[in-house]
Amino acid sequence: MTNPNMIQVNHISKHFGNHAAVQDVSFNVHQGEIFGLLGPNGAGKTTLIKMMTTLLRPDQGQILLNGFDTQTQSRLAKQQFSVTGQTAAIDQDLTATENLMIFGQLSGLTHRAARRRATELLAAFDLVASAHQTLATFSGGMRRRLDLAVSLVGKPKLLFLDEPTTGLDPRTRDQMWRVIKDMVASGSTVLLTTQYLEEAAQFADRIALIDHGKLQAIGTPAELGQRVGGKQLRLQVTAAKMLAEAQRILQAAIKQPIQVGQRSLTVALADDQLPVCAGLLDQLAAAKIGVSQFAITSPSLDEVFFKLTVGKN
Ligand SMILES: Nc1ncnc2c1ncn2[C@@H]1O[C@H](COP(=O)(O)OP(=O)(O)OP(=O)(O)O)[C@@H](O)[C@H]1O
Repeated sequence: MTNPNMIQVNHISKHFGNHAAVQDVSFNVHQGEIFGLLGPNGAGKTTLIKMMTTLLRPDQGQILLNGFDTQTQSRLAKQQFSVTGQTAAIDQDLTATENLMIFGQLSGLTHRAARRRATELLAAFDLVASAHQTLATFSGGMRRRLDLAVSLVGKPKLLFLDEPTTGLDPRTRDQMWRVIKDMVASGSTVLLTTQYLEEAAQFADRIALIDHGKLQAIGTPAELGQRVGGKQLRLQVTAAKMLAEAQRILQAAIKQPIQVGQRSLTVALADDQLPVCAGLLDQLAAAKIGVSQFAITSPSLDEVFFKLTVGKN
């Protein structure tokens, strides 16, 4: 059974004592998506993941994984996903290959298929040279790679990754992302949390911003960018005496309030005004106005994050 929504979170709430960790959160994750859950420390991301992966029971609401209810059909719901953070279940005295093979056989692969899968995963995570070392000799980054490799053994339809790249060096982060994107290309759905906003902006198809247990915003990185004001045009002239004429030309083309600096002009741009910008450069040149900067910028996800979340502290 497949479902266009791999995850359906409907009006979920969770309290710890009097503290509302998650409050009436609803969202869907579509099949084949990389979906990012973002929020400041203590926002409720881990609590949400724990409820989605059946480790915690919500006080209210319903979660469906590939159509199966995590509370009333928990056995079937559990069969739909894999989750990272199983390092505790990995045996320190066994080698990387042996660990992967055990998990492969536990997930129903034959001995031969488990060996083949272990070989594939060791190659994907650049662990071939360490394949026969015991885990006790592994560095933190190697462990994290093996942890993700273990969670991919059974080629899960749905993968939960709680901060998969935190603390990893840039090369290892790239490796992680390559494997995650390969998983998605072969049909898996990924929900992840990350502290790295630029990573979420680059890799996630959609992002949900959580703060104080509540869903603050949801959308593609570009849609979230629009929430804090959309694109801007910034124009800088080579000499301050040209500014007034440049302002007149800009104002005639774009009828929005202009922010005037010493040598710069900044104005908000609607998407349909982008073609106007090309003509503007010609008009400025015709008026012999020297331009030292002409840039169209989108708000970064950092700006979105700071604008839409207030954090705990
Ligand atoms: N078992 C628990 N008992 C009591 N309070 C808890 C428990 N687990 C989480 N909380 C509280 O619920 C809130 C949400 O915590 P959660 O771990 O889900 O946040 P998070 O967004 O994952 O944060 P971080 O980015 O720091 O990991 C926090 O205020 C936290 O202190």
